[in-house]
Amino acid sequence: MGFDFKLKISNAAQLVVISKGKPFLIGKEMSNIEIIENGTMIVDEQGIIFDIGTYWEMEDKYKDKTFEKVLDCTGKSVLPGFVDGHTHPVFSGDRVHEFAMKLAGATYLDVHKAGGGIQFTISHTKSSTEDELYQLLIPRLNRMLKNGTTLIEAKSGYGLETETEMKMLKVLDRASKQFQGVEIVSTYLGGHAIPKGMNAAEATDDIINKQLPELKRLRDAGEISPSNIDVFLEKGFFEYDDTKRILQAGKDIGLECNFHGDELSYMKSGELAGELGCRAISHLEKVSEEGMKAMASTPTFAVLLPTTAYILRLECPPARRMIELGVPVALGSDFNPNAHCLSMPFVMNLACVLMKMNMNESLVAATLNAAASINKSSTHGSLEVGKFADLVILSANKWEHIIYEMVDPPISHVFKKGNLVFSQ
Ligand SMILES: N=CN[C@@H](CCC(=O)O)C(=O)O
Ligand SMILES: [Zn+2]
Repeated sequence: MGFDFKLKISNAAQLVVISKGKPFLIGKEMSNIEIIENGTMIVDEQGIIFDIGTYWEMEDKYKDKTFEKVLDCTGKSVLPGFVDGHTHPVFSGDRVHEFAMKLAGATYLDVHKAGGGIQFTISHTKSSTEDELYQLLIPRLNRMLKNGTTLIEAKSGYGLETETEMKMLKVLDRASKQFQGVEIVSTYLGGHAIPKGMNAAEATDDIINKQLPELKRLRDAGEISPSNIDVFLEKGFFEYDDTKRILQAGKDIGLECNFHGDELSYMKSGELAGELGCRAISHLEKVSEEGMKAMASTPTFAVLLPTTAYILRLECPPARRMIELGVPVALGSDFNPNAHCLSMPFVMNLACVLMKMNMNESLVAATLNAAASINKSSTHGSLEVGKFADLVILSANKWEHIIYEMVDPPISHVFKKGNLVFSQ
């Protein structure tokens, strides 16, 4: 027998809409999220939110309708699935030994100069097959899902040459097609570091003349589906002019610019983003006032990664000043072998405690704004009619418990496009 609707989420103590009709929020708007008390949501067969309102309104309006599944959410809170704006989830080999080195006082650059860090992960990732990398990726996605993440930005970047970079993008494409719970927007990061035996100019030429043409060929053949191009703009990695050339070449083939900048040194990232019209910059621990102003006017999203500052004991990016200036702020876990974090609730907690964001701002940054940072906020990031029913159900009558109970918040269910993908 057919049903009228796929799902009814019934009588949630708090149904956290975030905001209605806005692609992202800036400034004081980030502190004003919309919540429906005793809320009910109706989801259609395609997994799209069909209607949303108070329990009483919905009971009356849909009294004659049938639902494939009804979930009584009395005493619970319902939030949009979290969007992780920055991850490096495809790699093999861990770097737990480097964690010990860093605890003993080594900096990120010390480890990198000693041939560890990104180079260590590259050597392991190069020698793994596509299938091995896929088998490593799936449990990571499942761990993200248990923590409420339903959409991620995911980068290549542990190859630095055509074959391995494309292998990583193929792994992401396969996961996009075969793994149901976490949707993936992929990013090409051939400019993550300078490969051994090359200088920055040679590496830049290799990206522009070899890697990007192959990326385009595979994308046109439907074998990979990158949306963004990324570069690590940093001293000793790619500097301003090379970064600009790479980003421009990516833009020329239809990729959006979403890059790492101003992490360890001030590199004029915000200024570059303004010049090129970039969608997002991640990190920004060392951003300048001019850079932030340029980002506010483009606008360019600031994807802030509190796990990096925490793990490397860096100064945090100036989140408060960004919000004050109207820069759209998003959050990411930065999941990678340096910052091994798969939990957006923990990221939101760090954003509050270390970067002085309030809980509403952190939630907006981890949902609607993170979705907008990867051009997905017309379909993801808030609980609005017409968007996908990507939902986190929390066994608490106030949504803030997702941040307050940082390491193990009481997530009871996660839905992706109206399908139950996790429960406990
Ligand atoms: N900073 C550059 N890239 C990553 C770290 C990658 C790695 O250390 O493997 C980041 O975003 O933190
Ligand atoms: Zn990164």
